[in-house]
Amino acid sequence: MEANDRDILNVKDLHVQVKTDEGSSTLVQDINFGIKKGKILGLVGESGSGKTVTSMSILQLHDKKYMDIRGSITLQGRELNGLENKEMRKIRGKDIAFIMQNPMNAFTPVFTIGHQFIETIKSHTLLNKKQAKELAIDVMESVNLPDPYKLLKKYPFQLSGGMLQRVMIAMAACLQPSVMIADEPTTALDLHSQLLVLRLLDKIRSEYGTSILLISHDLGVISEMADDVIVMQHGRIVETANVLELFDNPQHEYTKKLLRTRPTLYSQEQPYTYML
Ligand SMILES: Nc1ncnc2c1ncn2[C@@H]1O[C@H](COP(=O)(O)OP(=O)(O)OP(=O)(O)O)[C@@H](O)[C@H]1O
Repeated sequence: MEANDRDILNVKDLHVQVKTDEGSSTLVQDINFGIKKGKILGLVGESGSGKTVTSMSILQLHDKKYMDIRGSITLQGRELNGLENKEMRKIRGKDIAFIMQNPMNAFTPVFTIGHQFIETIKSHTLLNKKQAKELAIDVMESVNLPDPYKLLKKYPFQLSGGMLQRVMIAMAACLQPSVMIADEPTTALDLHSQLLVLRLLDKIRSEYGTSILLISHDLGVISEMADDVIVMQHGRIVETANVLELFDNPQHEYTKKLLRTRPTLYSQEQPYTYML
């Protein structure tokens, strides 16, 4: 799964260093991958392996005073690395959506969901308030969110974490981003909400052709959702493979260890699979 021209998102020779008083320290290096239209690329690795540093580099969210990002990151052929903040702000949210672990952080507590939904759409499109509301309701209906009119009137604290995450994803989908980066989108949720969020991501990929970078430490999630997988350890990619190959025939010792130590079906109180 080498990066090539047909990829929507391409990362080539990414190398990120943090500058400290004692000198520079490398956080990730030799990162190469691509994601094709409508595909899900899983990114796995233990805590501290460099998953978030990689996704923050794609979004150009590192503080450049302290971080040095080298290499190329292209979205549909356009170089993002080094792009001015003003330009990057237009791309974030619109062309690349970011779904974070805790959806509460994405909403302002004092405004209704509807207000925030509509403002987000208006800030990235030429739609007026009425049109933005119609689009919000259309998308919420198309991704099977129950009772969109009621949902739009609620405040963030009135929704469960799972529902808030689904609203967040629907909000991102309104702008039809070409890429969605979902960083541990189900980690904070109960099993039922996890299932609904994963179904929703899958629907968005098939409905809108969105390419998804799915970051997770949960191999159950990755095996159900991803087409291809990259495995990171100590800031490097140690294995890249199609999801079936990776699970059937892992090559790297670290991948084998990850697979050996994952919770297996019925090994715990609760079954550990996701039926999508
Ligand atoms: N702003 C920063 N300054 C210095 N070091 C950092 C910074 N951000 C991350 N790191 C370091 O970079 C390494 C990779 O961190 P990163 O957050 O990407 O790991 P991760 O794989 O996302 O882990 P987790 O699954 O826990 O989120 C870690 O050693 C971390 O301490």
